[in-house]
Amino acid sequence: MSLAILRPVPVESSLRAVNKKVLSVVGLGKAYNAGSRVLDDISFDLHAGELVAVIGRSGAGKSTLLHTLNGTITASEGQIINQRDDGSQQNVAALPARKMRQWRSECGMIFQDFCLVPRLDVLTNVLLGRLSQTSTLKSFCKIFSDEDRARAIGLLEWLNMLPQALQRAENLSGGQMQRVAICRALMQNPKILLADEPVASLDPKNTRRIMEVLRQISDNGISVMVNLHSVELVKEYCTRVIGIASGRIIFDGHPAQLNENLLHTLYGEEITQLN
Ligand SMILES: Nc1ncnc2c1ncn2[C@@H]1O[C@H](COP(=O)(O)OP(=O)(O)OP(=O)(O)O)[C@@H](O)[C@H]1O
Repeated sequence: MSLAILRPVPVESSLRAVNKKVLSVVGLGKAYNAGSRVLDDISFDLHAGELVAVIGRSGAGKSTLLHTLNGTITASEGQIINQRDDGSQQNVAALPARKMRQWRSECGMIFQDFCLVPRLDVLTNVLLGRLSQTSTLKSFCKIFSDEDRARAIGLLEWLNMLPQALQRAENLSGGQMQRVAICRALMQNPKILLADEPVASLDPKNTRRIMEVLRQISDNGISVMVNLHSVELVKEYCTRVIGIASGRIIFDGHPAQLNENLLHTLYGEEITQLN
């Protein structure tokens, strides 16, 4: 099946070969309270089509990192450089609130608790992904273009959710909600997709289904960053892994390079709880 629905202008897979940089994170830091640093001097580049796992023990700073990249949490220091298609650069860590909306459409996020509107139907929930590009009044009145509706239906069909299109979101299973959340994020035409523990509450079958979907999304040139707790999934699906301990990157490389020593440094005694 053609996945051109993921981005109206599909990114050629050759982009992967040229390793096109889409984001540069430089010296990123976050302190919620004075004196306690949750992120400390985080620097890395993100490239088109990568599927990057972020791993580390509970409280390491993984969610804070993704939320800071997306702008839902404000960075305390450092830069998040958006490498735009026209060659220009933009530091999204210093964007005024009114411009943040545009960035969030380029950098979609799937939240741990899905963040669907329970009483709205599935199709409308997906269409709400267009919020950043549609006037507030139009989206409030649920006025979306035929093109948007066709795209939302295409995405739901791709994720086998079309039969539930008119059901209320509150009546879906966890795996179904996650697929709707993915469709909604893709409605924004993001070039980056951030997923905060997208498989945390799913059974093994749905876990694999979601990981396959994330792989297909990255295969289409969208950069995916995903917080995961399963090293097994990281090794099976991801092209790169960033390991965080106490808010600092202590590993950035290929999943095959994850060895016992590294995992012990990352997880300490929690290592026994990994699968
Ligand atoms: N809003 C907040 N105010 C103050 N401290 C916070 C806030 N959010 C997170 N923290 C703290 O920041 C640290 C990192 O939290 P974060 O949620 O980013 O970790 P995580 O690696 O995603 O953990 P988990 O795997 O358990 O989700 C933790 O010590 C947490 O208590």
